[in-house]
Amino acid sequence: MKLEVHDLHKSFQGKEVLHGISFTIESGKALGLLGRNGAGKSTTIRILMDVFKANQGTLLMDGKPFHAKEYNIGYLPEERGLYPKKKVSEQLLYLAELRGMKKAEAKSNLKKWLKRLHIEEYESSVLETLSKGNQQKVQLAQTLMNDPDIVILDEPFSGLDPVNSQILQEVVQEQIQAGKLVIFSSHQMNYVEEFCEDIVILHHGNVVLQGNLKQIKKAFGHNRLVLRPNESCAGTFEDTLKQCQNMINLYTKQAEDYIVELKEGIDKQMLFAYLVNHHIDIDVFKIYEASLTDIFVVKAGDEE
Ligand SMILES: Nc1ncnc2c1ncn2[C@@H]1O[C@H](COP(=O)(O)OP(=O)(O)OP(=O)(O)O)[C@@H](O)[C@H]1O
Repeated sequence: MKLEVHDLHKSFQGKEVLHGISFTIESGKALGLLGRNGAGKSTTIRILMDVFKANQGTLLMDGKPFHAKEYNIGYLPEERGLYPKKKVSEQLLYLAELRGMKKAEAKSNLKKWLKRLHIEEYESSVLETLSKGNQQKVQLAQTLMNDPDIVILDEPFSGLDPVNSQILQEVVQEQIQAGKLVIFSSHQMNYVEEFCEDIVILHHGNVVLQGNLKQIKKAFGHNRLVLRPNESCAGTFEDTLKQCQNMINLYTKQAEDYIVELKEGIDKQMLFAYLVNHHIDIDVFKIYEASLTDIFVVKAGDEE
């Protein structure tokens, strides 16, 4: 499946908050939808889910108009939407059947997911008596119980302790590997880096960066290199670097790695050849990859 979002515009009370959002997402991948508070992530997701109508723009699935109701979608909304006063099993079974699942299958899927998320002991508990993290896991069970083809997770890790985060990480990875189309919105960059092949960064309702995360990171660090000398050269390496200041602008040290920035017009092969000619044994010589946090701060960090 391939979902294409074209030129989405959305206004609330005459104020436009999405100014023409476009991106594409394919099944078997996770798309990280990123942006600061108020950037427009939830609004975009709600348009996908048909909670809001866009003022302009098109949604296409495999080239045909996309309507959420025609697909099996598991949506974990940012504002959690279960009934606090009802029993866990009661409401999960009700919602699964509402989404078209047969009672017997719903019952067995309920057991499977409660067990998978380590909350089977709360099957007959009233939701509001569970801790925040366990309520979050119940909501996740509800999201995945119907074996959706499209999984939309808005801040799924909020409120989870490290052990539960680990369980959820495994579950998200399984969903991606099972060929689901996964949209993942989060402020937690470590999780985005973990799961998402592609990212979209929204800023004030515009897409400011999108594409393959690995390529974006490479492009960000295109003139920066990570060098790690072999232990045998540790004593002479810094002096050798200082001698090639016609090739590099600066270097910083991170543990046993040196981050160097090549000067304009200098090819990395030239630096490599120089080091080899000066008998430096290099264990690591690679393009520096910026972290997603570095990239996010540059792209979405400015104030209005
Ligand atoms: N129902 C609404 N009525 C009016 N304005 C809204 C409504 N929903 C969202 N907005 C506005 O749209 C803009 C985008 O909000 P949105 O919730 O999509 O941002 P977000 O990126 O999901 O933020 P966060 O990370 O804080 O959840 C904000 O300025 C918000 O105030």
